[in-house]
Amino acid sequence: MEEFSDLVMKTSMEKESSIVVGLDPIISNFPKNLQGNDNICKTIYNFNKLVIDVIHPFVVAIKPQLAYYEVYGSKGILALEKTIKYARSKGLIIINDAKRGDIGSTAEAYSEAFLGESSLSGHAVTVNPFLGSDGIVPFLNKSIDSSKGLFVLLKTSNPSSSELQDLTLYNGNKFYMYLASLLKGMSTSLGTYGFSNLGAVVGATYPEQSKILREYLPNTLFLVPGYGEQGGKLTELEPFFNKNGYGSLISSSRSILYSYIKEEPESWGDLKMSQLKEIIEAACIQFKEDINRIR
Ligand SMILES: O=C(O)c1cc(=O)[nH]c(=O)n1[C@@H]1O[C@H](COP(=O)(O)O)[C@@H](O)[C@H]1O
Repeated sequence: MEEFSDLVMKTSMEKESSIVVGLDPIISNFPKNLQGNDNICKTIYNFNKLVIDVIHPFVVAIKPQLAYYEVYGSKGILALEKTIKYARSKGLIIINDAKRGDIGSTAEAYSEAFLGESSLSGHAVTVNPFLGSDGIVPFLNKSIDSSKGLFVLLKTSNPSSSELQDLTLYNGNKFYMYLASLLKGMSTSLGTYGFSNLGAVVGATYPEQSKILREYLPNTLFLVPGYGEQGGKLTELEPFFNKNGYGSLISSSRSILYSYIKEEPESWGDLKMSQLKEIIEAACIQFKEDINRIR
């Protein structure tokens, strides 16, 4: 089986793209005719399917955030399973944004769920490193067995990420740099394109830190959320990429999914499917082209 990092690189080169669209379904943001009735699973799946149909030629991967599905219990999970299956049929890479992390044995179960053969499993998963290597190594081992990937939260995009991640240690280093050194030590063998299957999450809202981290972790793929709605700016994304223009996947969710709300502020609730598709497609193409201009 092809290594995750190679799959990302090959897809990125073939599609001339470094973007990911997050599938974060917020039903109150759907136009009226897509809000459906009581069938939550169908409502979410139909919206995701519409989005996948228009974005799949332009994106490297989709990134469903689990909370938006878990909030509806089993119906939401079913919608996610169906979405994953459909995305696979379109040849898309799936990064499950699950942000899991627990003691070793539980982390093993999580890694099985997201990197194994389960119906929720995609090509990669996001991992919360708060429990230390006990919470990361099981994912790493599973990624070695399955050739799949993981993205460990390193410097997250949210404003309060500095509370813990920027703490200054006894030697003057920031905590996120210490975590970066742990990840560097864990990094597995590299794929054909020089990247490891062990990636990291670095927020688009922290370009200065990204510059340091990009230099320190040249073989680590960065998943970069926080562009658009959270304030990450296009002009500040250059340091996330290496000199060849690779190494980062810039991710955006709301700015693409709900682009029609900004585009048609008065009438978005009444838009037809065809209009919706046109607006989402245009937003996705613009996103891809913008990123290509700076990488
Ligand atoms: O792991 C993530 O994807 C993630 C990490 C991070 O540091 N910040 C962050 O916003 N995310 C996720 O990325 C998505 C951002 O959504 P938008 O702000 O709408 O683009 C959400 O699903 C977040 O949960």
